[in-house]
Amino acid sequence: MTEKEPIRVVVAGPRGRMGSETIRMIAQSSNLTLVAAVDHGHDGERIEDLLGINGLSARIYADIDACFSQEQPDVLIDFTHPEVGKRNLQKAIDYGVRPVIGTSGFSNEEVENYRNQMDEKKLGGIIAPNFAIGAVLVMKFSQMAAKYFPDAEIIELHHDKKKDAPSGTAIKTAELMTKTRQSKKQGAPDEKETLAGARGADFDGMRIHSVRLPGLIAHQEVLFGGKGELLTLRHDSMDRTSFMTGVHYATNTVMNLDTLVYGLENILD
Ligand SMILES: NC(=O)C1=CN([C@@H]2O[C@H](COP(=O)(O)OP(=O)(O)OC[C@H]3O[C@@H](n4cnc5c(N)ncnc54)[C@H](O)[C@@H]3O)[C@@H](O)[C@H]2O)C=CC1
Ligand SMILES: O=C(O)C1=N[C@H](C(=O)O)C[C@H](O)C1
Repeated sequence: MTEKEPIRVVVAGPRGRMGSETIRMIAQSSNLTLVAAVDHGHDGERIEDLLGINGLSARIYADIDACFSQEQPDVLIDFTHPEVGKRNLQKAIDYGVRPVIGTSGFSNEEVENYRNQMDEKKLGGIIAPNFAIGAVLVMKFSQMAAKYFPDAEIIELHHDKKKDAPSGTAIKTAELMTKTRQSKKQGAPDEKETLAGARGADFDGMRIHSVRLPGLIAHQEVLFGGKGELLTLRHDSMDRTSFMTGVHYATNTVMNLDTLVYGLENILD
């Protein structure tokens, strides 16, 4: 029996909180091999020198075109910044590299555009607002609950280095809830904010609140209110290893896909 070749992976954003955790995960995996990383500096340096992880001789590229044409990876894993993630995803499509995108900030229209291009090439990939299994379950349970509890508010809580608000997870949760929730403007019809922003962001009449504090990692609560009852769904990522099972699973799964999937829930059994 022949051994399966390892999946050749490039990581974009290697110095970041998620990119460095992903590299540690790949270093411990038996079926993934890190062939390079893409950063906006440090061109030509070795990943082990940059991150202090022994045994990773793969190099860093500042130019993603050079990286893809020289290294010919199977998969790009991207944890960068919204605008960079979009550019990198487009490059991956152009070079036929399967994208695994964790970076937040993709609209439905953008996902559709990338999916059309990938369908033409029969290229598999995923954009997942959250790779933690528990967070995905909260999204699914919220979709179920919103049918019975149209009055809901989402509170997402993150570390104070996070650039975007609300989180990609909160937006995806709200999008899934609109599939079952009757559209409705919540709160008193004549409510007034005496301090701008007090009621949070408006998503189809439902409110999303973003908390940013040192000490937090990634957390979300979805509150559902009904007559005389309150349902609370909550997930806490206490550590960034919480995302790695999902990232590893997605990296394996995109090898057998021929389209772009939006959300980890769509590839879980
Ligand atoms: N889908 C998921 O499960 C998760 C998604 N995220 C998302 O991932 C993204 C990154 O999050 P963090 O790692 O916390 O951010 P971070 O700020 O720690 O890391 C981002 C990295 O991207 C690098 N970068 C910037 N421009 C670049 C370029 N042109 N090429 C390559 N690298 C570039 C930066 O130097 C930085 O090291 C965010 O959008 C965040 O919302 C974060 C956690 C989980
Ligand atoms: O920036 C983060 O940290 C996270 N970003 C993602 C998001 O915007 O939802 C996923 C997770 O919440 C952590």
